[in-house]
Formats: sequence, C-alpha cells, structure tokens
Amino acid sequence: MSILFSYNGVAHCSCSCLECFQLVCLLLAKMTALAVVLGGGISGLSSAYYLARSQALRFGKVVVVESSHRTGGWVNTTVSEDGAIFEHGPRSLRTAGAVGKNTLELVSIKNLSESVVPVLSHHAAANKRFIYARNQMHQLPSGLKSVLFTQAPFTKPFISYIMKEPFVKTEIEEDESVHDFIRKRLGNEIADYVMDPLCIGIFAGDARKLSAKSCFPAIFDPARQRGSLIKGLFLQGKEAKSESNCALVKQAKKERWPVWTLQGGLQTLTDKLTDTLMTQHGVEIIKQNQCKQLEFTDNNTIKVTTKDNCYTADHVISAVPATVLSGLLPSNHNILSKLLQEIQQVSVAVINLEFEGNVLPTDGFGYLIPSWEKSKLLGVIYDSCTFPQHNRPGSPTTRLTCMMGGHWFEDNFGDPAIADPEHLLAVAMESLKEQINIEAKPTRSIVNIHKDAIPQYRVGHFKIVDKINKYLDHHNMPLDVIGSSFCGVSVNDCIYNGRRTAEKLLT
Ligand SMILES: Cc1cc2nc3c(=O)[nH]c(=O)nc-3n(C[C@H](O)[C@H](O)[C@H](O)COP(=O)(O)OP(=O)(O)OC[C@H]3O[C@@H](n4cnc5c(N)ncnc54)[C@H](O)[C@@H]3O)c2cc1C
Ligand SMILES: C=CC1=C(C)c2cc3[nH]c(cc4nc(cc5[nH]c(cc1n2)c(C)c5CCC(=O)O)C(CCC(=O)O)=C4C)c(C)c3C=C
Repeated sequence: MSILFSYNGVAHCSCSCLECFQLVCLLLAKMTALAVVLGGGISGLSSAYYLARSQALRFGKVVVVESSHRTGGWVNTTVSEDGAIFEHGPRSLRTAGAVGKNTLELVSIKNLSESVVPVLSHHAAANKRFIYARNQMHQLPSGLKSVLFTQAPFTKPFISYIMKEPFVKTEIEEDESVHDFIRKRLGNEIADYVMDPLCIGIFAGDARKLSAKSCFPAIFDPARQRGSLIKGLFLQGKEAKSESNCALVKQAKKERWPVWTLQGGLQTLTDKLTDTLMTQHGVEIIKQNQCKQLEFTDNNTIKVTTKDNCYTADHVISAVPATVLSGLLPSNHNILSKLLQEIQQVSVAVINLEFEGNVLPTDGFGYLIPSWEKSKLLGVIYDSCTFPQHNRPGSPTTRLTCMMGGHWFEDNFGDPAIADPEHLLAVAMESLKEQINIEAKPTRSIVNIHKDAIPQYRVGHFKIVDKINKYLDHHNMPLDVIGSSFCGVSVNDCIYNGRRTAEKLLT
C-alpha cells in the first residue's frame, strides 16, 4: 500500500481502497488535532510536557496560553545580582510517595539531576521544626527520644497518644475537618499544636474548616479503611511500593532526603520545562495571552478566545484556578460554573528578608504559629539554614521568609488588592522582634502579596470535585481540569496530576 497525502485535507492512495482512505483521514485528523492548555503554571507546563513528549500522535499541536508575562505561576524565584536566591512561592519539594518520586524522575529526564540541592536527613532543617505558642518556641517531636518523653507544650509523651488511638471508638465520617478528625483520635493537644499549624504550613488555612479527606488523604483514607489512623498508617507502610529505575530517586531514598530544591531555585524547573517544550517538543507557549472565553461547538470542539487569538481546540486542559475557569464558561454551563466557584482561594503575603551575619536564635526549618495564637504572622522559614547554598557568597547572611494572611488575610490586613506592603513589612519586623528577638535592620526586603494563591479544600471538597468530573463526563465535554484547585496543592501533586491527565488523553 502506498499512501500520498497533502495538507489540504485530500488524501491520495495508490490502491484507492476505503480502508487506506480511512486510515489516512484518521492520521490527518490526529496530525492536525489541537490541544490547548490554559495556564502556564507548573500544572499547565507539566501536562503540556507529558502530552507533547508522547509518540502517540493524539495531538498534532499543543498550545499553552498564559495570561502573565512569565510562566511558572506561583513558582517564582528571584536571583539577585550578588547571587542570593529568594523564593516568593514554593521553596522545597518532598521526596516521599509516588508524587515525590515522579517529580524526581521528571528532574532527571530534564537533565537537572546535577542541580538538585537536597536537605540531608541528619540536617537541622530535617529535624527541627518549631511552633511558637504561648510566647515560647517549641520543637515538634522528631526522633525516638522526643516521642518517648514528655516535651512541652504536650502534657504527655507522644507515644501515649499513639498507643491509645487504635482503641478509640469514633464514628467513621465520609469527611470531617482536619481538627475534628485528629482531635477525636489523638486528642486536643495534637489537633491544636500539630495539625492546626500544619494546615497553615501547607494551605495557609484553618484546620477547623479544611477537609481531612482532601487535605490529608494519605492519613484519612487508610484510617477510614482500617478503622484506626495508626493501624492504617502502619499497614499502609507495609504495602508493596513500586521501585524506580531512576538513579536520582534511588539516591534520594538511600540518603533519606526529606526535601530538596534546585540550584537557582525552583523556577529552574519551570524555566527548563518552558524552554524544552518550545525548543524540543514544538509546543507553542503564548504569554500575555489571557484566556477570555470558552465556547463549546456542535462538532465537539472548544472555541478558545484569548486576548490576541482564537483557537478551535479538539481538547482543552484547564490548569487555571477553578474560579478563573468558572468565569470563562458560557451561561448554559452555569451548573459547572457554580461548582467551580465553590473552590475558593486565600491570599498570602510573602516577605523575603536578608540580614548581615547569623541572626537566627537556632538552626532548623523555621516555625509556624497556631491560629488560636491570633498572631498576624503565620510563620517564618529559615531559608539560609535550610538551603545555605542559596545564600549570597562571601560573608555570612541570614535569609528568612515571613508568611502572613492566608485564611485570615482580610481580618488582619483588609483587601489584599490594596494592602500596604510597607505595613506588612512593619508587622513582620515587629513579630520577628517579639518572637525571635531579631532587631537588626534587613539589608534586603521583598514584599509580595499573592492574591488568591492557595485553594482551600473545605469539608466536602471531594464531592465538588466528583460532581465537576461527572458533569464533564456526562456532557462529553472535551475538557479536563487540573491544577492546585482540585487534588493536591503541592508542586509534586500538580506535576503528577498533569501527567495523569495527559496520559489518560493519550490512551
Ligand atoms: C507562598 C506559597 C508557598 C508555597 N510553598 C510550597 C512548597 O514549599 N512546596 C510545594 O510543593 N508547594 C508549595 N506551594 C504550592 C504550589 O506552589 C502551588 O500549589 C502550585 O505552584 C500551583 O501550580 P498551578 O500550576 O496549579 O497553578 P498556578 O501557579 O496558579 O498557575 C496558573 C497559571 O494560570 C495563569 N492564568 C490565570 N488565569 C488565566 C487565564 N484566564 N488565561 C491564561 N492563563 C491564566 C496564571 O498566570 C498562572 O501562571 C506554595 C504556594 C504558595 C503561594
Ligand atoms: C516552618 C515554617 C513554614 C511556613 C511558615 C510555611 C508556610 C507555607 N507553606 C505553604 C505551602 C506549602 N508548604 C509545603 C511544605 C512545607 N512547608 C513547611 C514549613 C512551613 N511552611 C515544611 C517543613 C514543608 C515540608 C513538608 C515536610 O517535609 O513534611 C507544601 C508541600 C506539602 C507537600 O505535601 O508536599 C506546601 C503546598 C504555604 C501556602 C505557606 C504560607 C503560609
């Protein structure tokens, strides 16, 4: 069989049989099929990468439309002229679990293995995490000694909470707040001193509102299955885990890295993805090209209207926040719009500071402040201790990041769109003085107000996500939704979900 075809859509087959004609039509359709990815954050970039790297030829063209002048979304690093690195968004990625392994594999494929900067297991940043409560700094238990002996602010040794839990009789809810879930099983102290600050350190959110099922599926689901949190975690640990052939994954496991970053900061990853998508995979990334509207056509395509262009897409992957997608949909899909609107985000003020010399009271990852302390500061990250490789070369400096706002932004600072950076800086400096006795003037300060940065998975979030996916299926819409609004806010989750969606489309 010899087939000739031209790009005007007319196929010529020398044997002129119907089978060949159909095959050619199919090939042509695939070669011209267009996938549009909305949003060039880590979710959009990774889904575009996993779509474009495939040989499956499902799409002839992949286009990423991004509203801002840069890709990366919340992944945003400043490399100053003197070599100091400041992260305005995520700063470290965990190695644990399938999602952690997947990111290390991606880093390895992208030839970034040599750029990985790990935190080693014996390092202070791996073991010393603090909470600031009742005017004192408390180290959270880590290691056998601190589990066996009573350590303030707890009134019992950690082990006693753990031993009792399998015998606690409690209703198994389909979902409940993180605080309730832990309080019922491990008591008030663990809920108040561990889970409350943990919800701040991941979601900048309120443990009494956030969903245990959606925010911590790795503890909620096994606990529900086994009737006990401790039994669930223990038995889950015994389940077979798939091995990876990736040298970087093996090294991370062998050396027990808890978290890592990259030389040049985490934006190195999004920059590399952006670059290789365009130069090696033929993906078009169009910046400053905000998507304005989506229209669903009769022939099952989507008309994507952006600031400067209009595309007829065979498939759209939305990697913008749920609330943004909600505003792009036509009025006949207002049920879907309303569901998306329910997934709200909170705003965070991120203040990067640099001081001459070492001004930290101790080494460690940093500290979080439980919400019931009513501090205006959510917590502080000791960047120069965690990743000294990112300090300005030469004389010693301290870099730290103060985070403020989150669920409590409006209460504490008013409308994030008009909050005063000078005021935020002053509040941060005041809190640092009160909490860790830093009175020195910073040599550098960068204030960013990240509006609507972190989605809040409130109790019942899983039902909203389920309804959204069912709606898309039921209406046979050529649209997938990914990104931090849905199934995990960590960079690892975003990459993993981008991959899963791309691979689903290719099968
Ligand atoms: C302060 C902070 C600290 C964090 N720390 C960590 C951490 O240490 N570790 C970790 O794993 N995670 C961390 N996270 C979470 C993680 O960074 C984010 O959840 C993740 O980067 C979200 O990626 P995304 O691509 O889903 O969304 P986004 O980054 O929001 O990307 C969405 C993109 O869509 C674009 N866009 C929006 N509207 C439109 C439109 N209409 N048309 C076209 N484009 C549009 C945006 O400009 C953006 O580029 C942190 C987040 C914040 C804010
Ligand atoms: C110790 C101080 C910390 C502050 C302050 C903090 C603020 C903060 N963090 C996020 C979002 C995320 N952080 C994540 C990981 C993470 N955060 C801290 C500490 C602080 N965070 C640590 C020690 C870690 C590593 C987790 C670990 O090793 O166990 C993540 C990723 C979580 C994951 O599942 O991988 C996110 C997301 C925000 C929005 C924020 C602002 C207040």
